[in-house]
Amino acid sequence: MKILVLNAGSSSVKYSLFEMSDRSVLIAGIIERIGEDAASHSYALANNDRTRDEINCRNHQQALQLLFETLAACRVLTDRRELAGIGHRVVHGGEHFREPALIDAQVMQRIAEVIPLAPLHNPANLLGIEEAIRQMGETPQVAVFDTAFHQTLPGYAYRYPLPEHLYTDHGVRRYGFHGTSHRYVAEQAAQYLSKPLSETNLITLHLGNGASVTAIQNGRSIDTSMGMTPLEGLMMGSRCGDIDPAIHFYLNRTLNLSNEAIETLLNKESGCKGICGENDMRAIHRMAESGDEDSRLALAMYAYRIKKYIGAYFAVLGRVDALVFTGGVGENDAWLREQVCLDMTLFGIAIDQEKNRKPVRPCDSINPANSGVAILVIATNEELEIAIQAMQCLELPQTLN
Ligand SMILES: Nc1ncnc2c1ncn2[C@@H]1O[C@H](COP(=O)(O)OP(=O)(O)O)[C@@H](O)[C@H]1O
Ligand SMILES: CC(=O)OP(=O)(O)O
Ligand SMILES: [Mg+2]
Repeated sequence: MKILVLNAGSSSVKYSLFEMSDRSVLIAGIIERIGEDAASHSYALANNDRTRDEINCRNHQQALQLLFETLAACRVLTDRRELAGIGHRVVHGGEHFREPALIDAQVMQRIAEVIPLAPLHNPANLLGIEEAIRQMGETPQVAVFDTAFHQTLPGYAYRYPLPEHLYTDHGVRRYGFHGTSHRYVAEQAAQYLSKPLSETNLITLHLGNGASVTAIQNGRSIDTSMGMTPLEGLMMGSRCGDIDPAIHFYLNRTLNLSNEAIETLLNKESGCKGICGENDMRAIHRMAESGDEDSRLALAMYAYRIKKYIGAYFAVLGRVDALVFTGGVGENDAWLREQVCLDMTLFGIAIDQEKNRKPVRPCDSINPANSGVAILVIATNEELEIAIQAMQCLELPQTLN
């Protein structure tokens, strides 16, 4: 049984086709820079054959056409009827969606309604859905929301100290994101620890281009660092994370920046990029090693801000079974993991340098045997989690071979 997973961004479409009987990836690819001159399509098949093509791709319609042509040409989907469903990543589900939803006109309407809460993400997700329906209307489609896992936050964690009507009339509250990833690594961590997820307390750190931390109590998200939008919380590649909201007025009044200019500045020109001109963590390390002081400052700030959240979430949870690192940075950056865990013996956190240098994929512990809190490095797999949730939503049997 095959499930296709789509993650449509404003200028890219990422996709993975799974054979769900053994959860293997038949093909995974990305079509990038849609609508620009130098669009590209790169994909890898199960045998690891990689292809990268420069392409002409004006819009999402052409991108999805190319995607289905590629599935047929690579013989991973010769008959479209083999496809049991399509799972879509949708970033914002507002308060309405606590679970994945079978897509129909009403679900699409609800995704559209929360566009004001996620103007940078939801319009692109919706475009992907609309196009997939146009091309594959006969295949059931499921929306899996980044926000859903965090719908268990208590009111005192999700409300902002703002006038009540902003919440009741306009939905201004904290929602949290990366829920699919936090949920997936929480399940993997509980399995690794041989504990039921419903009795497991975790702090999960998703550190990719976007980054967020979640406090998980008995398997449920009870607080998370991203807020109404994915801009709040940790310092990220190009997003500022937590800052004094009065900076916004200052930028407007003193520098005469428009709302749009400030939105771009805080989302695309801040974070690591704002501090040292670079948002890719590997490049930042290279610059720091060659003596660039701004890069060193960016790394120090990035680690420091993670550490502060870990302290806060220890206080919130009381007991923590494991600290989990995931995402491109969390999974690969041994230096960062070490910095974050430095001088935290008070919390029972200690790192085994040797294990930290090369954790075994997809899940490994990097703490010494005697430490109080497990420290785990877990490869996230948002696409697989979306495929599994799509299967559940479609009530398809989840039997593994
Ligand atoms: N070996 C590595 N060491 C440090 N950072 C890495 C390494 N490999 C990837 N990264 C970083 O991971 C980040 C991308 O994370 P990823 O989870 O792939 O992003 P996305 O949020 O787009 O899914 C980039 O900053 C990249 O530099
Ligand atoms: C919600 C979010 O921040 O997503 P990403 O990390 O993919 O940008
Ligand atoms: Mg990712």
